[in-house]
Amino acid sequence: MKKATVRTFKEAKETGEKLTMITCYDYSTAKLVDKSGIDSILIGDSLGMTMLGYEDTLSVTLEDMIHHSSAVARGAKHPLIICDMPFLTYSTGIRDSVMNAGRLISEGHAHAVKLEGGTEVKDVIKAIVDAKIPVCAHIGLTPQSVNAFGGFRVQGKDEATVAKLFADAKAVEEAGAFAVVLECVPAALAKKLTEMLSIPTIGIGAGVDCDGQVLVYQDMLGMFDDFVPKFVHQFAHIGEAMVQGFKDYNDAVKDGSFPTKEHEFTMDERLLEDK
Ligand SMILES: Nc1nc(=O)c2c([nH]1)NC[C@@H]1CN(c3ccc(C(=O)N[C@@H](CCC(=O)O)C(=O)O)cc3)CN21
Ligand SMILES: CC(C)C(=O)C(=O)O
Ligand SMILES: [Mg+2]
Repeated sequence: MKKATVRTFKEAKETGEKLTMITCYDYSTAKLVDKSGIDSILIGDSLGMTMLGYEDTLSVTLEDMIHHSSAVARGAKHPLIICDMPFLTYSTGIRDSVMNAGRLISEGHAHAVKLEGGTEVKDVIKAIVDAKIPVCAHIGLTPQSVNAFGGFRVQGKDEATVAKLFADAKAVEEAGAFAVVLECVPAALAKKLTEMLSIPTIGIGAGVDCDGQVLVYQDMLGMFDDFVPKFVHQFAHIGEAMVQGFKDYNDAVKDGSFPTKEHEFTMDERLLEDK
C-alpha cells in the first residue's frame, strides 16, 4: 500500500481520482483504517461529540487533540494524518496559531492541520503554511461557529452566503491551503466551487462532484445515534453488533458459560494441598 502525502491530494485533483478521508481518534481504530486503503485520516474536533459526549465541539482543547492525534499516528502508517485545530487556538493572533499548529505536528505527530473559516483566517493559514505546516481549510458549515450561526445550518442557500462561500474558497486557496473541506453546502454550489478551485475539495454533505469525501467514522459505521445528519450513509451496523456482543458476554457470565477451561491458567495443584 502506498503512503499518502499532500502530493497525493495535488495529483488527485489533476487526474480526477477521488480522495477519501475518515475521522479517527484512537490507536485501535487507526490500525483498522490503515488496512482499508483510505487516503487520509482526520482527527476531527468532532471527537468532542462522538468520543466525549459534548453537544458541540467548543469544549475540545489542544491537549485533547494532541492526545488523540498521537494515538492515531501510532496506529496508521499509510494515510495522510490531518488534525483539527480546536476552537480558540487560531483566533488570538498569528503567533499563537503557528505555535498551536506546530504542537499538533511535533507532539500530535500529524502531517497537516485543518482549521475552520475563509477570508477571516487567510493570514493565519498563510503564516502556518509559511512555517512548513500543510493546512487543510474548512468552509461552509463550520461547527465552531455554531453559536454565531444559531445552530448547525446548511450554508449557501441565499445570496449573501453564496457570495461568502465563493470569497472564502478563493481566500483559502490563495493563502496556500492544500485542500478545503466543504461542509453542508448545496451540491450545485459545491460543484461550482470544485470547478473554480485548483486545490481539491473534500465534501461532507456537499454532493458527489467534490474531489473527495469525508465522514465521521461512527456515523458511517452506525455507531452514533445522537443525531444522524442527512449526508450520512451507514456502510455497516457496528453499533448493533457491539450491543449484541456486550449482551452475549453479559448472558454468558451470568449463566456460567464463560469463562471455560480454554480461558484458564493451570498450576501444579499439589501446591494447594493443606491450603
Ligand atoms: N457524529 C458527528 N457527525 C458529524 O458529521 C459531525 C459531528 N459529529 N460533530 C461536528 C460536526 C457537526 N456536524 C453537523 C451537525 C448537525 C448537522 C445537522 O443537524 N444537519 C441537518 C441540516 C440542518 C439544516 O437543514 O440546515 C441535517 O438534517 O443533516 C449537520 C452537521 C458535522 N460534524
Ligand atoms: C466533520 C469533519 C469535517 C470535521 O471537521 C470533524 O470531524 O471535526
Ligand atoms: Mg472539525
